[in-house]
Amino acid sequence: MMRFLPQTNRLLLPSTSSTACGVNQLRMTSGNAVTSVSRYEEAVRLLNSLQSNAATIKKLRGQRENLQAMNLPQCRKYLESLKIFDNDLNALNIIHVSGTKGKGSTCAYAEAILRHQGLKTGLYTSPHLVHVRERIRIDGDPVDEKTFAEEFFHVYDIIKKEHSENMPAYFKFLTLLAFRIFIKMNVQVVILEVGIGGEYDCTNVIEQPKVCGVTTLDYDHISILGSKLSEIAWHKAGIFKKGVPAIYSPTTPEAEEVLLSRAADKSTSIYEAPPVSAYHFARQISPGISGVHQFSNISLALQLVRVWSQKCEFVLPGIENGQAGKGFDVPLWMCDAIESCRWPGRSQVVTTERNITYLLDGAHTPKSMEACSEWAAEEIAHLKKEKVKKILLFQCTADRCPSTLIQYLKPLGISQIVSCPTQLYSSIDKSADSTNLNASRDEQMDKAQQCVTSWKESMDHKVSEDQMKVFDCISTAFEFIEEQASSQEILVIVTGSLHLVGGVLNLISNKTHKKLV
Ligand SMILES: Nc1ncnc2c1ncn2[C@@H]1O[C@H](COP(=O)(O)OP(=O)(O)OP(=O)(O)O)[C@@H](O)[C@H]1O
Ligand SMILES: [Mg+2]
Ligand SMILES: [Mg+2]
Repeated sequence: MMRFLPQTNRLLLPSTSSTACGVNQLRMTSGNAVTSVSRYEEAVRLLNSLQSNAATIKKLRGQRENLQAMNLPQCRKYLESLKIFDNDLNALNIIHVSGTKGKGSTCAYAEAILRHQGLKTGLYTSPHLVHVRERIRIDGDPVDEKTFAEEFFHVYDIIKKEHSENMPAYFKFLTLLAFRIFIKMNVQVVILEVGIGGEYDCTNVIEQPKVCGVTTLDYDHISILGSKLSEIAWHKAGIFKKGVPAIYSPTTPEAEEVLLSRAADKSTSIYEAPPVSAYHFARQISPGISGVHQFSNISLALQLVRVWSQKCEFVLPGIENGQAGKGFDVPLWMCDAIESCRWPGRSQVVTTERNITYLLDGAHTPKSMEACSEWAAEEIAHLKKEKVKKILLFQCTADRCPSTLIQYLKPLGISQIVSCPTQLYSSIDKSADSTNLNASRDEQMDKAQQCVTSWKESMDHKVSEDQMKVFDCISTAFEFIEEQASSQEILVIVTGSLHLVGGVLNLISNKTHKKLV
């Protein structure tokens, strides 16, 4: 059968040469030698300077609605300055994914499947675990430092020149940078994860994606999106576009009603993703991201790639055209792709030495914490670690409530809880990829204290002080935990925050020299 590649478009703008703004001078070292590494570090430092710190976030809280509504008009202005036009974005053949839980996993599955067919893919996700470059992937790999730095300065210099009084914040900047890199790299498909919500999210600046997906809905970012699932659904459905099909993972009747009515308002045809049992897999598979909850992400990803292939007239071998929302035969190559998918920090098991096993999962909402607990229980049984000492390294950030989340972990037989701010080291390095200025240290120390207290309160038996430990950063907590393995075998469950999981993966990688992310 004939195969058409989706149009791969566009006039590419050459990278601008350095402009006269001060930033470039900073980058010069003596003798004009500018190494790509130092440029990269400088890029990350400047990028971090766009983060709002805790105090600013507090100050702006009252104006949140105004600011939200300004997001997209601002993005359009920046894109104009960058000479990125609607046509350029439309030609990226975008799969746009919103939802509360499973966005990243769903995107990772869709990307793995399409890459398996030789397509050049772009993947934009958030947050990152160790390196900010993880958020912008080309053919499944984080964009390299050299390209990141080059394109960063292209975007930064133009925006600084034209909008110095009104610089985009961190996520907005990264979204612009991702578009620039995807266009420059001539990718054939982009899988685009929404940051927060959908309606006002900067990724929603795109006008014509090929297909939209909404993953599992749950309670998160409630101070921004609302505290009812129907309100949350309203924001998520904000990515629907006229004439662009949308698929959603099963949800509650109230939330579904909102999704359907917003779809009708926008003339979007909408379908519910079927249960995974509706598909016929060519062989038994062991999906690349474990946990039963991943099946709904797999089903959504399968639906998204099929609709995408039909809209782009790109033939996926062995896949019959058919109605969206229905199961289908999944050929061998697609089973391979689902198995090959890697998405670190989600249901990940790492053994650093004989005596230590880490179970890491970035759950941070009620539903995902429940899913994490089920997965961890299964894994403990599978690894025969029921009798091993279990330590929980836990922190929850922003407006999330420790006592709501921690109760799901009760069945795991944890005998010690450790908490800390999600900062890697106690001193802040502003050029580090892991720097997060959004929450103040004091707030995070308070949260850590709340976490251990909530755990104590959730226990039916007495808990002693040495079973509850708070440290000032991830590395000291990590050292404390690892030391215990000198006298006994331990199993460490790390969850509550992807930043925490990322920090621990970073430390384990340094210790073992293994590439984990
Ligand atoms: N369908 C699902 N149902 C419940 N929990 C899920 C589901 N998919 C993923 N999770 C949980 O959510 C966590 C984050 O997964 P993933 O990165 O895929 O989601 P996300 O929507 O991108 O999250 P984030 O809000 O961090 O961007 C995982 O560690 C896992 O615990
Ligand atoms: Mg989220
Ligand atoms: Mg994500």
